[in-house]
Amino acid sequence: MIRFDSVSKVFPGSDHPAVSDLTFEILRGEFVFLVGPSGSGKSSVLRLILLEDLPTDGQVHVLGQDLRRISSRKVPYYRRDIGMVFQDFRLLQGKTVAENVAYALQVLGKSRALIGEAVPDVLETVGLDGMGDRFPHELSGGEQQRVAIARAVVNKPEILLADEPTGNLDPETSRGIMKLLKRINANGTTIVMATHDVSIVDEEKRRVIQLDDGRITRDESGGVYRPAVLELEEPAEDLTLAELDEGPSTIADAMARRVGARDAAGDLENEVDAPTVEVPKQRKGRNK
Ligand SMILES: Nc1ncnc2c1ncn2[C@@H]1O[C@H](COP(=O)(O)OP(=O)(O)OP(=O)(O)O)[C@@H](O)[C@H]1O
Repeated sequence: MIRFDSVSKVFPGSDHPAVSDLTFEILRGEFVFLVGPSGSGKSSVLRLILLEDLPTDGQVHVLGQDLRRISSRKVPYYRRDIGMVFQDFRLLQGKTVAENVAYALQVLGKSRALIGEAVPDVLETVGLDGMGDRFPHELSGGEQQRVAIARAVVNKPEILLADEPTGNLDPETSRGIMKLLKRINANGTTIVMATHDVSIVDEEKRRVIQLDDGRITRDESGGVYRPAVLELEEPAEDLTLAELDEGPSTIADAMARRVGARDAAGDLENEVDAPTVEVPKQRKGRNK
């Protein structure tokens, strides 16, 4: 459904790639979290899928199409199958809830009759039944995000991309939005969600793709935001809190540094070959 083959993107005027050598595949119906520090490349991945940007190197295939081969005239048609929601909702402030959602269908040239049926249906789906005449400023953040989701899915897209959709919401409201996204996913829409929301990722235990400095450092099914170290040859107390607070690769590095340091001092010479730190397996070579 979505396939990246050795994809890199260097923005004009920058000497540092936003993403480097990304290879992964997302299958139809999956719900995938994209995690990683600010600037690690999550939004860039979503923009590449949405064909807002083209890669500098490598290939992106979405819905069976090589995105390099889609002419600019055909880009709007390609995007009909992809919904997008953002952290800041991006609603049209001068239009009502119903008009915001209807607008997404009007630009696609849908008939008045279809719009008249689809808009109340989707507002009911997102839990905004009877709120169609309100304006965005009369809604809470969670309600505004529901409108944005309604607008993104009213045309029943194959893929929904979400860029930190809970970033402006409190934990309880975020859970409600997550519940809605799960329902949309259960109805067959593939979802890719960039997020910093630790508790949501930890609660959901979905596939997690982690980016660090534009590279994939983890691709794990049933993952959490920051995976725990499952088994240490040395007791965990031996690591400082600062070390434990960092990710697993950093812990592995920290262990390696410590073992190396003690080897150098002669304390552990030949006793320890390598630190034994169990980290979740990366998903490689996924089949369609
Ligand atoms: N249009 C652009 N022009 C130049 N550099 C860009 C552009 N868009 C993104 N970048 C750079 O690419 C890198 C990745 O940015 P990106 O927005 O994809 O990260 P992110 O993981 O989504 O961050 P955040 O969590 O803060 O949204 C950053 O170094 C950023 O400065």
